[in-house]
Amino acid sequence: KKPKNFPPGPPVLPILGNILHLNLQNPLEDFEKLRKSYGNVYSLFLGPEPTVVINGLKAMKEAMVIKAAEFAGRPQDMFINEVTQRKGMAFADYGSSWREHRRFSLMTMRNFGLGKKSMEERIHDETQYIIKTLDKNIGKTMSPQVMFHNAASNIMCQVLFGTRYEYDDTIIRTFIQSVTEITKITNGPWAVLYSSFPSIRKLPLPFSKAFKQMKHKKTRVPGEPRDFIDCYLDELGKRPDDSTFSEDKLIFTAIDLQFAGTDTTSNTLLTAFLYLMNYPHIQERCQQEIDRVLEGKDRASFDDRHQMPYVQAVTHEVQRIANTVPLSVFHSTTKDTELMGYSIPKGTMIIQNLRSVLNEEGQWKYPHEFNPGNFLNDQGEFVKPEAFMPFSAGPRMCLGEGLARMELFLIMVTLLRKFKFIWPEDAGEPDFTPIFGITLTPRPYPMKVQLRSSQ
Ligand code: HEM
Repeated sequence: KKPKNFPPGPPVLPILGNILHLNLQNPLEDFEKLRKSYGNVYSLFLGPEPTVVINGLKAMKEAMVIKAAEFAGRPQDMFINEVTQRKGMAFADYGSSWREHRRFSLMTMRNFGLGKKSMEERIHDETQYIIKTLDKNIGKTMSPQVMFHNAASNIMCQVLFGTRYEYDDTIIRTFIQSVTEITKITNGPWAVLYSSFPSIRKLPLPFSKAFKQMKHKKTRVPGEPRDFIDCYLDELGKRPDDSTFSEDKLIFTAIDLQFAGTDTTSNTLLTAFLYLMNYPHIQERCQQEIDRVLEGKDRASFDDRHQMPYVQAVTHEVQRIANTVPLSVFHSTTKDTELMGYSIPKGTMIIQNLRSVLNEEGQWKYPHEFNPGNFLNDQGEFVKPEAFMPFSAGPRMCLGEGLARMELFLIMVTLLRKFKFIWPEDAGEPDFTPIFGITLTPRPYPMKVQLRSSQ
């Protein structure tokens, strides 16, 4: 039954709710149609579960930023909660365990160089392996998918465990296959809840190896942490027995971070190169700016972005168009609340349609085309519109934003400086429509690599 003054929505069928209103393969177009019929805040029943879908900057801000805590819960009756035994962070409800783990993770990653030089070094080190792979493929056509997944995964492994894996390592290959599989079978909000996650159980995650190596943690020197795991173990030692910290929570928090940080970053990189190959004038303009700013320098630093308004505009435009986490991670209300005049009871599932903000008419100069002009003013300076929300907003906002932005900038700049990326003549028309899942994945595509003649 619809609660009183609940947001409007399509007629609800018994048991099925509104499932038939949504295309199981990809509900994003249906979400858009429903927005046109019912407005920026509408309701849906995913089976018996009352759900509110939030669209557009105004409603999104009211919920996530102004009401913040009231919309910062996570549904707790999903399959994922069983799988993570309610011990992780990303799916934990709004409360002390989530808050303390989030704060700790942010602080640790920052001290570890998230946003600082040492993190840059880790990204540069991993980029050298990408370069090695590309060097082997000069003049050839290759598929960049596994390479970018590996790189993103390794950067997270470095932060968490102080380890990386060779690109042909069987463990990392199986991990990447599983992540890709999950993205493929995670086809709709209900599948997010049920069908996809059993496969998580059988994942031979890099952690299984890393945790076996936790014996390597016997080599740790308390107070001299080498990575996230060491930091957590140090912290665990300091906290009282009844604290929210435990070894189990460490494992699930690490899994959350590894998952959240791999597919997101690699799919964004894949989107970047898909577009850069098909908009060669944009690629060239980036290269001109990079050559100019980095002249005489060995390599780029994250600070160089301030001298590269065009490249900044391109990296942001890539994120806008990639719309990598289109429905964010589902939220739930933590108390009875209101949004845009409607009443929403405590415990209602909330879906943020981030795409509706990232391509909202009235917020962007070119909402429906790939155009770095969306982030440039008349003087050619970089500007970031408020509707740039690929990381969501409010207390649950992506905690890897700093790391992700640094990765995208440094990897793109370093590769564009050295290589030219070409859409192969025999590749036909590019298909820009991504595969739907928790993250949007570009369809596999070929890439031709050349060394830049000017280098
Ligand atoms: C381009 C890359 C990325 C994008 C687009 C992205 C996007 C998002 C989005 C939309 C959310 C949901 C926020 C919400 O519920 O309101 C999220 C959550 C999260 N992200 Fe990211 N993310 C990226 C990279 C990363 C990286 C590199 C890490 C790891 C360091 C990470 C860690 C997390 C975590 C732990 C959460 C859950 C936060 C919480 O529940 O409090 N993400 N991300």
